[in-house]
Amino acid sequence: MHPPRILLGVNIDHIATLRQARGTRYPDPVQAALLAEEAGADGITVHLREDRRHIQERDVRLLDEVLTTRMNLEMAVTEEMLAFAEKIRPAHVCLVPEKREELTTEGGLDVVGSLDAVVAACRRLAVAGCEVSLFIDPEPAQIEAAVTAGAPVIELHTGAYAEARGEAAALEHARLSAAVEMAADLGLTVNAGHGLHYHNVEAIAAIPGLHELNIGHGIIARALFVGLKEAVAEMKRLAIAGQEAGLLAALDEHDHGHPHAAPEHVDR
Ligand SMILES: CC(=O)[C@@H](O)[C@H](O)COP(=O)(O)O
Ligand SMILES: NCC(=O)COP(=O)(O)O
Repeated sequence: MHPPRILLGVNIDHIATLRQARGTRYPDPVQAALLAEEAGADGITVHLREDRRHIQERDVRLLDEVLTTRMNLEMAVTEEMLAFAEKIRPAHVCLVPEKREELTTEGGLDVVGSLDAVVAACRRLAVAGCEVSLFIDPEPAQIEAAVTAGAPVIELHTGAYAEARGEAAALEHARLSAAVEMAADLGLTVNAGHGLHYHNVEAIAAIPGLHELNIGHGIIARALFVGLKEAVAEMKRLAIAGQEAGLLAALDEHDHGHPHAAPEHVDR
């Protein structure tokens, strides 16, 4: 049986980064979200950071009114953010770690080390009707803790894979594949994202069992040259092609005991 087609969530944070750089009204992340939806995005992801460096609360409120797909609100596990999410009640909330001074999200949420706070957050968000996802590193202990916390979904942080080269990239890919398999066996829905772009996405999409990829920086960067709709459509084509190639590889391995070549990481 063919598994469901892999989904693409488009992260529009960096449209807002450009706006905030000058304090203008443009470019508008809401306009970007609507274009991304027209181009085939299956959902829109925004990260409301505590320092508000890109997405603002107003953006989240407007998106909540206009999206025809669904919003995935990324946020830290803080009282301020939980209270905000309870008001907006987005379809999905992804709990992420945050450091004020970081350039970008450096690692996954330490669910093991902050279990009580994560359990409480998952409960509050579930009562508000949000499907909760935990943004974690591909580590067995964190996956088990996500199950204990009662989160139905995890998003595996692909940043270490995206930054690795050569043998190290192959090791990170293997770590991600094992994590997807383990999490899916435990009944979790498994998403992945961070640092994915046009040259590494196929190898990740080829991992059997992935539900959705969340991609932002790479798409917005490409959009500068080809336009947002083309950038989203191209990423979606690559994700689906990667998934198809992964399925072929798995079938070959099942039928002949050796895998058909799955898409490989390309160093860039
Ligand atoms: C959690 C995550 O991976 C994304 O939301 C990412 O953090 C967005 O970009 P910035 O890290 O630049 O805010
Ligand atoms: N959760 C990952 C995400 O939303 C997008 O991350 P990136 O593609 O901007 O690195």
